[in-house]
Amino acid sequence: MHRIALSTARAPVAAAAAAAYYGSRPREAACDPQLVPHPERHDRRGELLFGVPKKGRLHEKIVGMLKGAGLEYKREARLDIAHCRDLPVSLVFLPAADIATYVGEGDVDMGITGEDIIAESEVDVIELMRLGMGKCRLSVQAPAGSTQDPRQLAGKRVVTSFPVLTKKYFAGLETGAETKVKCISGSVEASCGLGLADGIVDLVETGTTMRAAGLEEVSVIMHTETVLIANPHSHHKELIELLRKRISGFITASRYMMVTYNVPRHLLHVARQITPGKKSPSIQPLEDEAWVAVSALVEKSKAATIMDSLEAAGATDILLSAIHSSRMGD
Ligand SMILES: Nc1ncnc2c1ncn2[C@@H]1O[C@H](COP(=O)(O)OP(=O)(O)OP(=O)(O)O)[C@@H](O)[C@H]1O
Ligand SMILES: O=P(O)(O)OC[C@H]1O[C@H](OP(=O)(O)OP(=O)(O)O)[C@H](O)[C@@H]1O
Repeated sequence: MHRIALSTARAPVAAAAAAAYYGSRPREAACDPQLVPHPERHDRRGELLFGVPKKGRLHEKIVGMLKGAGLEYKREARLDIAHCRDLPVSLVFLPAADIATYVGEGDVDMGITGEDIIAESEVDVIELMRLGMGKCRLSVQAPAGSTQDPRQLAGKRVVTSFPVLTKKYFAGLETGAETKVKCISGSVEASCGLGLADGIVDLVETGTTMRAAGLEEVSVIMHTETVLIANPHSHHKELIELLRKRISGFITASRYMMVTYNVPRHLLHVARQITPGKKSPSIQPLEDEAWVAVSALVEKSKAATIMDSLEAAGATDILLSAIHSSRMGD
């Protein structure tokens, strides 16, 4: 567990949650002064609020992951909140860039977002787990051939969607004038070509966007990945831990597959070396005493090679199956 920066108050996400809640009730109920949404409403219902990116590159993967972790919910069209069926959890669909702020300073108990956004938002959240997706880096970029030294951009015009991190980075390089950092919301890579910037700070994964815009990487500010975060002031510590374990179980399961095969007993020592399993393989005797059945976890990325090796070692009836979830420990 890793703690990031500092925090304070609670913000009214619960109002949105409550609005959605009353939206599904008769109109009179929504107008009843006794039932006017207020920040405590959600606490009273006792539900954990879980912030999920509402669109963009992280959305589909995260929704798939939450379903794989057993969070069953139905999201009504146009509603940004969905109540889970079997757990006192509501998913709140928010812009990825705002989730860290809601978790650090609002009523949202947990969330999923990038480490870049957490750093930019300067909030106090608990990083529970890396999710192995959204891996990229935040880099200083400049028109190809113009400079290889970020100090040459200090004091000049730099455009970005990460003004806090950009200002901090260039503040450490400035010897004279302050860098003129301008914030725009997207397509930052266009800003040098359109005469707005001398350099930019933007995310790079494959480098395709950067190169297509005629830019090159000058320096890396930070590496980032998508993470599961929690509000340090949440009252739902046990539920947070339950969800963390479920998500961790799903992620581990998605990295492994189960291989089962039969092998002559006298060749078992060879097969065991090929499939040592996570702790050890499970071995069952067969009717024919000369044979045993083996099952073992294998990494998905190595499964095909392992099957080739097992066959070459004399194993037969080799089957590979997917694992949908797990509790294996971290
Ligand atoms: N090219 C990329 N490769 C990997 N991860 C990325 C990439 N671009 C962005 N991310 C991660 O996804 C997060 C959200 O990205 P971003 O704010 O660009 O949203 P988006 O998915 O493009 O949707 P939107 O349409 O709202 O801009 C980033 O903060 C970063 O952590
Ligand atoms: O190195 P690459 O693989 O090309 O990825 C990097 C691009 O991905 C992100 O943009 P996105 O596609 O989210 O669009 P945006 O510029 O509108 O945010 C990021 O802002 C870069 O522009």
